[in-house]
Amino acid sequence: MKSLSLKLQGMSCAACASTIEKALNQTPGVIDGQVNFGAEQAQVNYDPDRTSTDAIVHAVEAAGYQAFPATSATGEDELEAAQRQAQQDLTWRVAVGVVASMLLMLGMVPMALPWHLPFLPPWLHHPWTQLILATPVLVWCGQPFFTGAWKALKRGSADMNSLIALGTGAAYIYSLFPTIFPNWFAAQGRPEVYFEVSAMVITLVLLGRLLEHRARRQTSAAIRKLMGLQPQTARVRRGDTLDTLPVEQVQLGDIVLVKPGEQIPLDGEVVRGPSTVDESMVTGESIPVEKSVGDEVIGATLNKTGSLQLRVTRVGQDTTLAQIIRLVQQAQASKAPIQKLADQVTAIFVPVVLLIAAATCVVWLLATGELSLALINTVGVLIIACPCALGLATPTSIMVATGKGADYGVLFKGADSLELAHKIQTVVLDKTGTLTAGQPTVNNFIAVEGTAQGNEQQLLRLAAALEHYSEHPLAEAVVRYARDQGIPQSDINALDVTDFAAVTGRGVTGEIDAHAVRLGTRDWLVDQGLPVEVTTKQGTSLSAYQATWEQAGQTVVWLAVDGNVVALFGIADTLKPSAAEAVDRLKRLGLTVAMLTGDNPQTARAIARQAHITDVKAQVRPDGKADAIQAFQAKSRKVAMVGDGINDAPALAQADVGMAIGTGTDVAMAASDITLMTDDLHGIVTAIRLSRATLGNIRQNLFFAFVYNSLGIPIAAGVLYPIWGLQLSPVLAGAAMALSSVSVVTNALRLRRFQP
Ligand SMILES: Nc1ncnc2c1ncn2[C@@H]1O[C@H](COP(=O)(O)OP(=O)(O)OP(=O)(O)O)[C@@H](O)[C@H]1O
Ligand SMILES: [Cu+]
Ligand SMILES: [Mg+2]
Repeated sequence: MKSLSLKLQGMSCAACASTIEKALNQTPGVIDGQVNFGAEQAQVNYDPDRTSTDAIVHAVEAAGYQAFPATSATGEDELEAAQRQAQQDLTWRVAVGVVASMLLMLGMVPMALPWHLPFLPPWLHHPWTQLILATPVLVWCGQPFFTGAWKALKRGSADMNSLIALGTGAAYIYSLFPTIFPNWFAAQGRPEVYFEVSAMVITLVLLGRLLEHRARRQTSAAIRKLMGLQPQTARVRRGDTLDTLPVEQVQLGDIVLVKPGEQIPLDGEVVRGPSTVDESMVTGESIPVEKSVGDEVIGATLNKTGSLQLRVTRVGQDTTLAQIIRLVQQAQASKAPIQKLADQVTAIFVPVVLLIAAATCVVWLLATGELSLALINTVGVLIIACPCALGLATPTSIMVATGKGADYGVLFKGADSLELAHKIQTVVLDKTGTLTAGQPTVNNFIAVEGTAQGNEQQLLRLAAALEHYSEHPLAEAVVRYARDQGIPQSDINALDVTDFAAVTGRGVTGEIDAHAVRLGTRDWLVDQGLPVEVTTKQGTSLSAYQATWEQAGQTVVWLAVDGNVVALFGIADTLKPSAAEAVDRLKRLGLTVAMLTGDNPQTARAIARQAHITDVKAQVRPDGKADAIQAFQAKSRKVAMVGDGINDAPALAQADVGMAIGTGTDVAMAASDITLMTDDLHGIVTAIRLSRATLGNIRQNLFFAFVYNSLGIPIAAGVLYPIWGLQLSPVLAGAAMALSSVSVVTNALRLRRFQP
């Protein structure tokens, strides 16, 4: 199965979205297709053996819309061109509409005003002049509405095009009669024509669409910015030659040179450095990062001070930037749960409005006996009823917010996680790698037998040889310590380890030179029946060492050889500089903060104290972390889990919102709902605050849209007429509807001012 994102062009309302959805799902080979009206995107899963991108694009075109593959650069260009063209076309229609409508209005002025205006020729008011002015507006400017309505009718449905076509068409056709048979209508006492109504409504609605179009293009500015970050060329060294190649031709393992001030073309590992790199465009972190040999660098970031050589580790669709773009696009195209309500309302809206319109017509006709009055109110209802603002309310805010998140290095996987994050009450943080830097170092080492006869060296050699096989951060610390104590790496490698076993959350064992070596927690050794009440040659018990070190926030690892405890390691990991401040900020947002760790309670509490956390769950096995999250949820709290992504995966999945912190690796992105691109814990605060701001924004939008429709329809239907004689002219209805969409989009764009 492959998935495909399509950019769509030509949709005018939510009904168009369902038409495209249907067309996609009827295409052979398409497994499922989802269309998001607000984001103007489709997300398609398909079987590459049975269909192709071309065939899918074709299916959308056959349904009467345009589609462009979202990830390809050419697709982006074509989309740009199509959007520009659509906008130009719209501008022309609006221009013609405005001129004609102005003239029509001028013709109406003498009717509305009591005095005589000599500069207005009386023929401007003549029905035939009005007919001649209104016809091009209706036929040409209004053509998109009429074709749209016709398409809907052929499907046996109705959409906002139908409402506008019906409204303006009815006013126009009705007006034809007094124009052609003036005498008969004059005898009835109502010779008025309403050509200006249909022309102005069409012009206003088109104007609204034009403004909305322009505003909506700004909502995808973030994606365009990300795409623009992609460097075009790379300086590649192959053999002795140095070539400047387009990035598409660079292969995995190529050596790339980057001069100071240049953009790093692709993800890679530094093979010659050092330098500092500005990663703010990807991580949102503005302080440049030191990079030396062995460090990973991200494509599209900026090399600052030194010359770098790197070995390319990811190309094409696998690069961090490509993944970010894909993630943001998918998030923008996904539907937020809150949108379902709006969708449901929109779905039943048009039929309901048609019924209300019919009722309005009948009631007015019966009550007043005047066809023209009944007609004008009905037209008003049809025009004001358009639910287009409702359809835009949620997706535009989501678009802007996900883009904004990417700006600050916070990647939301979907609109649902963006929505959920505002409900979070408890934030659970993993210790190692999340609160701490994840680079533990051995601060203390004590051997029971002391340093006699190189005993210490021998023990370190055994410990390092065993830990060499473990990928645990503590293991790396032990190996590094042994090397720092003068044990060459070759010595460590030379030792043969058999029967190696790593027990998660406890430690490691193995056979070295016929010695059974074991490294891990005290409890584990106790469980294995090893005596742990051991005293050093100086006469201090190991337990005393353990207690002191743990008080200082160190993790104590016990070393046993052939069933005897022989040494202790005290391993410290430093708290991230941002930890305590970020925790304080979370608390100020009204959240409770807890820590979850596999480490022992004393060490955990010492670290937690530094980070201003009081709620600590320690000695939790990796498989128990998900249960711990469930325990929080059982207290009916919405829980966010923040972890470094790989061993915390079950807990991240169990939490209502899982946040992976640190790098943008595939695994981390897959397991979490939100990926924080920096190590910095402030990203958690940004994510939650952005979610709250977005939800607030969506609620405002929905309120605008609902209020506008639910107040507008009864007023247009004339319920206020018997009371205050108040009536909503269809022209005002058209203006109001244009304004409502524009105000919703403008309000959504306010989110661009969000600051973390
Ligand atoms: N390879 C190892 N070498 C030595 N000790 C180990 C090893 N693996 C696990 N341990 C012991 O088991 C304990 C729990 O390990 P675990 O990986 O579950 O949590 P952690 O990394 O300490 O903390 P966190 O849960 O915050 O990431 C460690 O604190 C350590 O004492
Ligand atoms: Cu509308
Ligand atoms: Mg861990």
